[in-house]
Amino acid sequence: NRPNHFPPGPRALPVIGHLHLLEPLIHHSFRDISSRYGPIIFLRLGSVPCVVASTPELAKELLKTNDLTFSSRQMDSRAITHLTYNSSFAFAPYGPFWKFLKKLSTFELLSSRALSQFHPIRKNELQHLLQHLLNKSKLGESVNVTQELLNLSNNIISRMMLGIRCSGNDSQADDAKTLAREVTQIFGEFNVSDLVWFCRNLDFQGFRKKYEDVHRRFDALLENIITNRELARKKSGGELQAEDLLDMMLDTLEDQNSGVEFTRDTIKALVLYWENPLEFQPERFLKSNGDTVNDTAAVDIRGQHCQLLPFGTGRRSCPGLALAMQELSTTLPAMIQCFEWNLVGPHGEKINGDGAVDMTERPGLTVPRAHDLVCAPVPRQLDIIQHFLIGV
Ligand code: HEM
Repeated sequence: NRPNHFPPGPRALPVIGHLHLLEPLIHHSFRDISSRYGPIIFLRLGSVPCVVASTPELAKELLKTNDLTFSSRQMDSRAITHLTYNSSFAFAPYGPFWKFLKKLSTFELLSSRALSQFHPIRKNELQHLLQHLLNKSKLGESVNVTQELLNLSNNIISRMMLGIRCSGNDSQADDAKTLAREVTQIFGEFNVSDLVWFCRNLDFQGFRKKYEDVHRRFDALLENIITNRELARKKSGGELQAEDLLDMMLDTLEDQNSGVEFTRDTIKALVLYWENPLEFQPERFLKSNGDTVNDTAAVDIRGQHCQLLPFGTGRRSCPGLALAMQELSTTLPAMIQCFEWNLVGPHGEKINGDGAVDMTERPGLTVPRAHDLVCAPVPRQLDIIQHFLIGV
């Protein structure tokens, strides 16, 4: 059932193809199949053909040398289309609409100018987090670090985008937080109807009902935020300076010379092949010149050498890299400089010793950890914390 020039792979079953070989942790299944059939394999996910490449050389071949050929995401998910107003940046096919959004995000929304403009928001949210950790430590309470970091990034992104916080005391913050979690969960879920053609109109997992409900609530929240902002802009008689990304996008909506269809829905939508891969060997990520590791080089997170690809590489690589790295390089050092972190077990008990952090994964778009990281923070030196709280 495979033309001769296709890469090797296991025998496919009629209709479902190789779906029966895939476990919920899909990257583990790809690794296991690749270890039997080689670094490039061909699979059929229901009726969707799929090639899995697992060496830096092959990744380079596909994502750099031939990146134009592979620059569209072959995703045909009804949930994603519905939830993203069929105008998603991340899932858009390569073409004029994607190019327009790429330009807008690179030169406007996530440009270095925009990132400096939003520096006060990031500083304020970090101070908020440190103050919260200090309060918890004074009470001798533990902190769900996974949840706190999620709140931090959700707050920063929603303040940059829409001028609202995702965690706080008002109901809008609550709605936004719940919806953000539900939307990303649906993105990571596996819908049989998308992959098996004769199930296309069936909804035996209740999936369609779920994503339509999430979409309805998401739309109502966004409509409310956009309408309020439009009213505020009207009231100010054009005096309101662009303060967040929503203002920038409303400016784009008003200026219809962009050459692509930019609608209200577009605004809403914007809202390795390693040896022993399971061993912790950070040196494998050192930037290399050809095959030789350069001692002074930093870890290559931009994926130039296709060895470590946290942000992808090529045309479709992540436009949020600069923002993510700015956040990471301030938040992590601040948390480590200000506090010692004692691991807390599932029953609230303090855990001593090394290597006790549970790194088990659960399925999801971002390879999330199965169990949240819970720790008890202990302040190192109060004057260091005060320094951060006053002037990060
Ligand atoms: C540590 C944080 C982050 C990681 C690890 C990450 C990772 C990724 C990865 C792996 C991709 C797919 C790349 C590919 O297909 O080659 C991606 C795409 C994308 N990311 Fe990120 N990302 C992060 C933060 C962000 C942030 C902060 C934003 C925006 C505020 C963002 C916006 C996007 C968008 C819009 C795409 C789709 C780009 C396209 O399809 O052309 N990401 N990201």
